[in-house]
Amino acid sequence: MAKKVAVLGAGSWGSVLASLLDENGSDVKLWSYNPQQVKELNEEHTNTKYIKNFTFADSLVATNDLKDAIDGVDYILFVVPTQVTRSVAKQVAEILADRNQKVNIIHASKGIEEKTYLRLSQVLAQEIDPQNRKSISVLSGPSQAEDVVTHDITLVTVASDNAQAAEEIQGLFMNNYFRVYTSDDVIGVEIGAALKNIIALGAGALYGLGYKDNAKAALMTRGLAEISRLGTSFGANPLTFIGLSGVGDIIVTATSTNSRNWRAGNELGKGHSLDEVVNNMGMVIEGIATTRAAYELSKKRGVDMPITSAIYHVLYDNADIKETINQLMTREGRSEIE
Ligand SMILES: NC(=O)C1=CN([C@@H]2O[C@H](COP(=O)(O)OP(=O)(O)OC[C@H]3O[C@@H](n4cnc5c(N)ncnc54)[C@H](OP(=O)(O)O)[C@@H]3O)[C@@H](O)[C@H]2O)C=CC1
Ligand SMILES: O=C(CO)COP(=O)(O)O
Repeated sequence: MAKKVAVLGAGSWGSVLASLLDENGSDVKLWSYNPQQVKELNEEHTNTKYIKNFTFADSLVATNDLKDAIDGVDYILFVVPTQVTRSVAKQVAEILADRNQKVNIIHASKGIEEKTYLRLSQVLAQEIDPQNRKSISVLSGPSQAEDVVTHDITLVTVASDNAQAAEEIQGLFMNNYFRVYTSDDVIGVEIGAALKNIIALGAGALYGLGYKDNAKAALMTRGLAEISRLGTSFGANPLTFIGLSGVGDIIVTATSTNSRNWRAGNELGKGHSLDEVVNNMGMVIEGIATTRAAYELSKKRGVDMPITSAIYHVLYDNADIKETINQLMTREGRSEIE
């Protein structure tokens, strides 16, 4: 029997994942808090603000009603921006508790919550009562929505606290263009996914400033080194960072001109202000909030993260980008592997 899935968040990624699940034969409801967007999805079968030049199948149903969206579902997939995940989870938790409903929770968002410094599986675990959830999993990897919707070959990972749930979710999403691996390293997958956006901002900025391929490779490699330093300090498996949600996602996000984070960095590199960049994007740029969360976290935990720190000062202290790059380049020499 078809599995029932609620996809919460009808932006670029939520609508494309809902479309993929619908295509795979699941019974999908796509929830958006925006009634206009629900109307467009149900009547025109488009989502023009987020996914250009694409018509969704008639079978994909959108709803504005969260109670309706999660009624009787096997899975709830959260794909709203990181910083609003807790508020959506609170609403979901209340409905599930009232109905005594128990579901599998998945999220596909990439970020660290500001102020609490929590990963999203931790946020979801705090908000949704264990009596109402069977498992919490994260789906992540190099997967630009714009490429998935055109069926580009895409490989991702599902990491879970529950091996059986991970395998079920793998089966739910897999098809001939979307291949899913399982993992038990929730910490590593979530940290890799969240922090690669910081490196994508930096890569965009370097490009905007006119730096070339050597600079990009340097940033991506040393960026990954500091991400894995922070991740392993929390107990992540170091091998996760050379996998899809580590190096894989850095490659796509720090090189794709579709990436919102790369594009934001590029605009900053060209001299636009952060306010201008955010206002013009109209979609979430996760790396901005996550840079602050990761910077503060690195200070708290005593983990050396020079690139994150440099990008933090550019974003939040108005530091000059060229001068910041100069400071990074003239740091005392050190051994590559420490
Ligand atoms: N886009 C991609 O290719 C990929 C994105 N991701 C991750 O998925 C997550 C979502 O990204 P993406 O889809 O790109 O983001 P978008 O900006 O495209 O969409 C976000 C959606 O969330 C909605 N939203 C905003 N605030 C709230 C709220 N308080 N309650 C409910 N809904 C809200 C937005 O509505 P509105 O705009 O109307 O306010 C919009 O529909 C991010 O964490 C991102 O890193 C992961 C892999 C690929
Ligand atoms: O995470 C992504 C691809 O894996 C999407 O990144 P952006 O949000 O920068 O577009």
